[in-house]
Amino acid sequence: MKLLSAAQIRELDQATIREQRTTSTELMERAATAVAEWLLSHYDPHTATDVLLLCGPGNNGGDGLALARLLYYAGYAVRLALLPAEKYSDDYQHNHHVLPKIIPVQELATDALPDIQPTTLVIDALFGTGLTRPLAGLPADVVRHLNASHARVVAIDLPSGLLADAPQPDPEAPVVRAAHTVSFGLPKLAFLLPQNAEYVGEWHLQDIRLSQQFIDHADTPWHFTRYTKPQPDGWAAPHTVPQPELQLPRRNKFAYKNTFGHALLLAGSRGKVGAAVLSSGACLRGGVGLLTVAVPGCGYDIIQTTRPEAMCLADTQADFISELPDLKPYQAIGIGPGLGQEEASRAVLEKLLREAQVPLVIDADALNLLGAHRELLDLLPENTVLTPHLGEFARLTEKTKDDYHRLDLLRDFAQRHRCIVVLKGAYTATAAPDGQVYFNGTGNPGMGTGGSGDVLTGLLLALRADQRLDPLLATRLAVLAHGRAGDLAAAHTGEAGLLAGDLVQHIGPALRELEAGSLG
Ligand SMILES: NC(=O)C1=CN([C@@H]2O[C@H](COP(=O)(O)OP(=O)(O)OC[C@H]3O[C@@H](n4cnc5c(N)ncnc54)[C@H](O)[C@@H]3O)[C@@H](O)[C@H]2O)[C@@H](O)CC1
Ligand SMILES: Nc1ncnc2c1ncn2[C@@H]1O[C@H](COP(=O)(O)OP(=O)(O)O)[C@@H](O)[C@H]1O
Ligand SMILES: [K+]
Repeated sequence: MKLLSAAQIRELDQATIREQRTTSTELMERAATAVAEWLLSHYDPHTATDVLLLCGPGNNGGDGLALARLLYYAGYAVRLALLPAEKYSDDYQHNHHVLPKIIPVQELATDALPDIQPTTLVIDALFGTGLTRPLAGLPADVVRHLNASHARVVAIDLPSGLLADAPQPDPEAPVVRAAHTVSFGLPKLAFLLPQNAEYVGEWHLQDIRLSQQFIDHADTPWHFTRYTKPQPDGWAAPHTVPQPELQLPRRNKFAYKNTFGHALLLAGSRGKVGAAVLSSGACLRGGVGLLTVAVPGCGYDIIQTTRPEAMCLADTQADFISELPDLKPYQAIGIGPGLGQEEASRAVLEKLLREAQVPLVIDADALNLLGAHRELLDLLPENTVLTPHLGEFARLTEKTKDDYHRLDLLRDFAQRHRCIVVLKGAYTATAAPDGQVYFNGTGNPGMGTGGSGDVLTGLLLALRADQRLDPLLATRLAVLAHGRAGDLAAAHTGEAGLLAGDLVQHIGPALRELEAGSLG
């Protein structure tokens, strides 16, 4: 699904109103109803006995006023605190007018800030996508007062003070720290960046039937890969459950191992042969037709013992890789996990970049070697997949000012080198050579454990060897399935107990969920 800018979201609202022959007031009612439904399913009116709605002068505040009315009718004890302004939006005024008179209303002032107890449930409806400048004066005082209260905060659409699609111009200006942000239709870029996590909290999307036609035609480089578990829960009819946005084609009955390719993995050095074991396991579980693993001499027995399904080539050097095998048999080649950064291994990488005629996957120490020898970047064949984490990416580019700047560098790098860059982390961002960026939502913090990245490399290698998939689909599928394997594994081990090896065990079930027409 697409991520739109604040300006596009405003146009989307207008397009929805035109297309559905509705009114902005009706759309606001939908939005407020959607937030009320979310609140009803998360906070019981019997226990949330003090609900304070903070409202600004625009449509975000209008949402808050409409929500106050709906919550009052649903049995919540609500009170309102309103920001005074010279001008209020039309729909704000409408919802102010129809507010039940019994709801207590306070006008906010610097010397009349509302009472907020840690037990108060605060709804932040001060500002949404219409924020034009950093908070200062009274709004800033209100937000500081709120943040100091340690109350639970649910932000409508966007935590107030945060921009939907750009960094904060004034880092000193306050931003609401929400526990939850309930937004409409599409996620916002701001939700996906680590620097905003402390403000956004957990985010949730409520469908308010915004114009799909407008969304389909909107121009944006940012995308979020929606993932819906295909298996219906309970008694839901299978056809009512949406299919995943990305699908792995089913295996043809007469498919042969050539269809799924022969992959070569160059990995491991003394003390890091485990990386080769993990990566090769992931490649095998990823469905590769054949796998050959090239390791230093010290890794031969290990691979032959732990991965009997793979073939193994032992380097003449005992401790690191110094030789590039004959590349003819292979349909895809991966290099990097546990490789080390010996000069001989750098020379192997260079030779590989010069000679390879098939898809490449480059990770870990191979990325560090590219960072240390940037002239090698010019040799990257088109559609090579690079999988840096933040540290490895920093070595490939320049120091980043913030997460938005890093995204700019990411797009620029992928476009300049005509390659696919998978920037790993929570919401892994995959940049394509055309500058489009796809964020991934599967995965969990339990995956922040040694070897998780090696597993991704192996899985990616398998899907790049699969002759049925184009480079971008293979990469996005691998990232999605890797995170999904992490989620399936964590359901058994918990996040703290998750090991990279557990990811390997769950790749099969994760891929099965992604198979076209699958019900899991
Ligand atoms: N019909 C629609 O357009 C819909 C809008 N919706 C809501 O409307 C919001 C957007 O509404 P608006 O465009 O009115 O914008 P906002 O309500 O986010 O804020 C705009 C108001 O705040 C003022 N303002 C902006 N920055 C300020 C600052 N730093 N300090 C003080 N005042 C500041 C502006 O002058 C304006 O009065 C969305 O986030 C969403 O919550 C939803 O109701 C869905 C439908
Ligand atoms: N909080 C998180 N949420 C989702 N995925 C995560 C999270 N933390 C780490 N991961 C994933 O785990 C993997 C870690 O890779 P990497 O840092 O290269 O580990 P290693 O070098 O130990 O193999 C990446 O695919 C990353 O996206
Ligand atoms: K808000």
